[in-house]
Amino acid sequence: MTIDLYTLKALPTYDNPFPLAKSPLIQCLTNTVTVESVANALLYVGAAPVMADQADEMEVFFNQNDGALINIGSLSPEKIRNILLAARTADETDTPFVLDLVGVSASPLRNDLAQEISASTPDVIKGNLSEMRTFCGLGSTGRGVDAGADDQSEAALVELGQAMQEWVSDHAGTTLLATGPVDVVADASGIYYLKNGVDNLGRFTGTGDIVGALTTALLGAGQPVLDAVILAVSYFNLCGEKADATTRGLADFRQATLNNLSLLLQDDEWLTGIKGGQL
Ligand SMILES: Nc1ncnc2c1ncn2[C@@H]1O[C@H](COP(=O)(O)OP(=O)(O)O)[C@@H](O)[C@H]1O
Ligand SMILES: Cc1ncsc1CCOP(=O)(O)O
Ligand SMILES: [Mg+2]
Repeated sequence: MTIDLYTLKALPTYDNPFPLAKSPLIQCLTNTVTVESVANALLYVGAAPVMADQADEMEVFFNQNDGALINIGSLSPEKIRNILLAARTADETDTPFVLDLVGVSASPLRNDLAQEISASTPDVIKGNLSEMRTFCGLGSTGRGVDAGADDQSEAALVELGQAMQEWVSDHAGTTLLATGPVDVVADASGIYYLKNGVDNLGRFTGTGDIVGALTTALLGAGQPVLDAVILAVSYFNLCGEKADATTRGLADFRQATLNNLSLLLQDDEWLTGIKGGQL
């Protein structure tokens, strides 16, 4: 089986989700490395971030938020307790929420935590290709928070798509997203491969975290889950494609990618650039 564009069924055509139907308030329990990038990315696309992870404030923020992002990139015993409380609160209050599996390939503690959070039925669980392999019980070559090269081969992508589909068939209510040179999405309707983006998006920190944040923003604005995932990944990757064409050097590339977050959405034209399809 190959997964080139010619063997994939076309994606539906989407309406521009921007400007967001409301300015969704996104509560983030996220890592200390990319917290500022995540907050600004949300602002650039018209959402409102609030970084709030205290147990004592959980109820008050869940009474206000439109969606929650749980990113396990930096942990402490207290943070773990608060993350589990947030996941349970999201489940009990029917709040859209996204789990980002940062580092699960490197640390069994993180993988155990992710499995426990998954019992609270996140709308979306996302990670890079290696993290998603670990989460689904496949071997992985991930190192630290990065994906391994072997996990990006065509055979590995096909294997991962099947494992993700099996996982979602046992876990109604959760859609899975694995990001990388090719992104893999699985929900009850099938397996999707997305093909936008450029290599440099794997070379600055926070790109995966931003995709998690954008997905939460689109969910918070009322997009159906599968559409939110496909639109968030494709939009971010198109911002990167445009940046790559005009910059040299990773700091400039990062700046231009983030800058495009507030620019590309102004014209419906960006939707015509989405590449990918359903298997
Ligand atoms: N080599 C690549 N080619 C195209 N897009 C990429 C590439 N590497 C990463 N991306 C894109 O960058 C974003 C972050 O993905 P990834 O680097 O896998 O996440 P993480 O930062 O969590 O490791 C995703 O939207 C993904 O599609
Ligand atoms: C480097 C690092 N270490 C712990 S969290 C983090 C950021 C990970 O960001 P991303 O998953 O978007 O690469
Ligand atoms: Mg990541």
